[in-house]
Amino acid sequence: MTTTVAPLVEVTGLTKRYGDTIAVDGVDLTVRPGEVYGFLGPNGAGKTTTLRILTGLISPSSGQVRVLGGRPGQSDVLRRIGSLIEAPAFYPYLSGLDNLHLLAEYAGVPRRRIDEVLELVDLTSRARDRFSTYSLGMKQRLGVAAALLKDPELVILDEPTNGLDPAGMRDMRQLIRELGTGGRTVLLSSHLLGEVQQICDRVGIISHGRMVAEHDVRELSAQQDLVISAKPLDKAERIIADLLGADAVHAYDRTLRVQVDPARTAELNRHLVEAGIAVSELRTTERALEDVFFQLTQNDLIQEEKTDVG
Ligand SMILES: Nc1ncnc2c1ncn2[C@@H]1O[C@H](COP(=O)(O)OP(=O)(O)OP(=O)(O)O)[C@@H](O)[C@H]1O
Repeated sequence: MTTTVAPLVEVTGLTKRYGDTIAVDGVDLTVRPGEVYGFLGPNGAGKTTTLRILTGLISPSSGQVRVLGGRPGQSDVLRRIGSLIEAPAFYPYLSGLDNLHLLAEYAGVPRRRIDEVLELVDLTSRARDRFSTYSLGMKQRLGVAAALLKDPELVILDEPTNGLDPAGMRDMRQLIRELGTGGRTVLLSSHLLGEVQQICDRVGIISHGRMVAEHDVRELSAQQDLVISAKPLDKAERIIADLLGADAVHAYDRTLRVQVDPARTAELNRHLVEAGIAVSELRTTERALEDVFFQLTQNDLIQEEKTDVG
């Protein structure tokens, strides 16, 4: 059965300018119900700005934005969103529990929901301790608990693992995965490729304010690249580019990554050897998001430099 379900977030041509700085430059973004969507990009790429627009904290310079079928910042939309953008503000001398009580009262959320969210973020045993005694990971988890109080349909988390130690990161990732399994939709930003690959269903890659790719993470992992170590590498790259097209090959970490049907591996090898290239390694590898990311963002940089010169 095919059902068409309206996206929870629909962004088209979103642009945000700060004076001469273009923080977000024509971004298109679609988040579907029930998915964990990773908004991936290096620092300064425009992730926080986009998420702030989605939650109505700032307004866009131009573009169309629909969140949960309405405008960002609209009160009935806000009621259905839980977000953690920038460090959560809690009273340091109050316990985690009392901090949540205050927020719950303010939002008109029943008290029993507090126990549920504390359980969800695994803070029940420390709930009565002062917030100031919490580790960074616990503070961040309390932030997620606060975001979940209203039992939101859409959870928006800006760099939720930022600054956490490895154990804190692991706990947070597990928590996000759990959130994503219950039919809830999660939109998170991250600059960590592996993280997004581990916990997200789909990923949008942003660089210099522009969306450079959107991928289904599982499909991406199913693709394979051929990794070739050869000398001289630049000559090998030219030969492969002549054979398969320039887009099919790129140099990465002193190897060549080639997008080719694995059935053509032997043929490729023969071409290289006949051209006097010493091939020391030829293997297939899962096409890591990392390769795609670097390829795309590097191309983006190169294109920008060219534009600047022109
Ligand atoms: N209020 C502001 N005034 C001026 N420039 C801003 C403002 N907010 C963001 N910017 C600029 O917009 C660009 C994108 O910033 P943004 O914070 O959205 O990126 P990011 O991808 O979230 O990166 P980070 O993870 O480092 O926050 C940056 O060049 C930033 O300096």
